[in-house]
Amino acid sequence: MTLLHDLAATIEARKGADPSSSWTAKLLAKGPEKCAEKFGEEAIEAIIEAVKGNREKLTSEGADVLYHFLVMLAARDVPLDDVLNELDRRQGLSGIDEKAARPNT
Ligand SMILES: N=c1c2ncn([C@@H]3O[C@H](COP(=O)(O)OP(=O)(O)OP(=O)(O)O)[C@@H](O)[C@H]3O)c2ncn1[C@@H]1O[C@H](COP(=O)(O)O)[C@@H](O)[C@H]1O
Repeated sequence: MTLLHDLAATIEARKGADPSSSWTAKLLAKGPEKCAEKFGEEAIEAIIEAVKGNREKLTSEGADVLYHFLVMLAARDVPLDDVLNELDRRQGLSGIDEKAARPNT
């Protein structure tokens, strides 16, 4: 379990909760389209800070992006592990054979 898994589980638990009880419950209650729109807004805010080179604000916006990404996944019932498994699969497809390159790891 990682911090992201813990956060994804917390977000999942907010589904169907009273929208007045938490920001996550309120956002999920607005539906997957609104969750996706919010993710897009947060991504743009992160892009702006990356272009400006503001590392501190990019760090903060980056956290917003990760949180809203998890909310967007939850809104469409896509498990975080499915995304991580896809990344894992792509590592196996990369040009360099990592095991051959680092046989003792
Ligand atoms: N990581 C986050 C997190 N990151 C960002 N946000 C919220 O996301 C919102 C986005 O900020 P904006 O300024 O864009 O939103 P806004 O202007 O208030 O709203 P809009 O007018 O744009 O609709 C803020 O209200 C933040 O508090 C988060 N809200 C919750 N979490 C985590 O989610 C979990 C569940 O939290 P609750 O939702 O409080 O149950 C907890 O572990 C929290 O730490």
